Amino acid sequence: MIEAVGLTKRYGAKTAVHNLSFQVRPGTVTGFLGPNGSGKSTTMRMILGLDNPTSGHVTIGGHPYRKLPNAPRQVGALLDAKAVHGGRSARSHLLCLAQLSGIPERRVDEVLGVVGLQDVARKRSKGFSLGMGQRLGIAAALLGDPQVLLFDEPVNGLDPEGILWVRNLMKSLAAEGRTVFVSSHLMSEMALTAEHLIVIGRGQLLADMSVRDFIAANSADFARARTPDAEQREKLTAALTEAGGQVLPEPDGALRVTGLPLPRISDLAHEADVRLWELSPHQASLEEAYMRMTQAAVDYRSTTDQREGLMQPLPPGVQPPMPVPGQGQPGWYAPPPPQQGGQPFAMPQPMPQATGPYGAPAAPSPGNPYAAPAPAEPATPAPAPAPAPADLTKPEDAR
Ligand SMILES: Nc1ncnc2c1ncn2[C@@H]1O[C@H](COP(=O)(O)OP(=O)(O)OP(=O)(O)O)[C@@H](O)[C@H]1O
Repeated sequence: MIEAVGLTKRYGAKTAVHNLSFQVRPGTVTGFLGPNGSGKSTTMRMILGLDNPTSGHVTIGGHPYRKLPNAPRQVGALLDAKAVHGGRSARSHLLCLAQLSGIPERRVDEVLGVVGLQDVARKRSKGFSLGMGQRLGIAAALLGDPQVLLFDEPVNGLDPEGILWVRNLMKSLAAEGRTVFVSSHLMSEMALTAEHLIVIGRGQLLADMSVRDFIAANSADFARARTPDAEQREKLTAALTEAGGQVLPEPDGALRVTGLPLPRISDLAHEADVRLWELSPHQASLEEAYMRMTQAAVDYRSTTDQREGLMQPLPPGVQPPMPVPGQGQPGWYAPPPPQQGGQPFAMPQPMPQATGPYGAPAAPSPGNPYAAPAPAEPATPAPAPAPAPADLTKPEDAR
């Protein structure tokens, strides 16, 4: 188990981590989430004894990392996959690490096989792609067959097959009773991999709970109800409100209902003699819940690209190049195409389900998703159709 108590790290005037206390338990994958610059890597470095806390402490199995006997056999970590001597082959890099920790040479070949690098084992790592480097970093973490594993952004640069492999690897390591602590910005991946979450923002703890509870606590699931016309919509709104539900209009004319379970909405519609054209559950995703929780703790926000001064006025009489269907304007990026044959209204997004050999869903939805009160503002408005391609032949101020 990893245990942090009052962990604080300051770099001069900058407080990277502030009074952080949490436990990472064995037997489950614990996700470590937070916006850019929130202090995840700093925390991981302190866990591994690479940085000293300004105050507080963190232990692994009751000991600070530096006091663990033969730490590399007990703790494996992927922090920075690029921290490899590029002139060395993958095999000799791992062999050096193994020799330093008294790990037998055959283990090097074992882990090279586990991460799928056996065919390039003797190639210099400086020629490795981002994904190959990640695999080498994971191999190094696995080398000592440790009980505690830390992975900072392990799927960074991996292809879909690699991402699935990492997901299954994390889950199988946890299923063997190991402590697995993994940071990622890929929420959909975290929803499939982690059971428990530690979320930080600006160096402080925002949440320490199961993925299921996190989604339930930070999002409002709702039902969408759709009637054939405005008259029936009004009747339904009145019936649902009288029964204690909260009803908000959706941009497409449907109703967003919270506070009532689906069967009750159906019964109330029936009693009010209202025909339903749609009655569907909308279950929040981990991403939605995460965005909601961390929106106040984001340091780096993008602004709209105005492209000011970049559009060259065409000489008189010159026609602009014609957009190519499906490719957008020549010489410019292609905006997403409008939805083809689109749905007249937004369909609910189901929770992602794990598939493959470890197919159990990691984050089942909460029991009664409609019992939560209506949010002051909708968590996420119903997705609008993708924008039509901008007409780049017009001057900017006409768009
Ligand atoms: N060695 C250092 N010296 C000064 N400031 C640092 C140092 N290391 C980290 N910081 C600062 O501490 C804060 C937390 O950084 P950290 O890398 O831990 O965040 P992070 O959550 O891992 O970010 P990301 O998701 O972008 O990887 C940032 O503001 C960063 O600039």
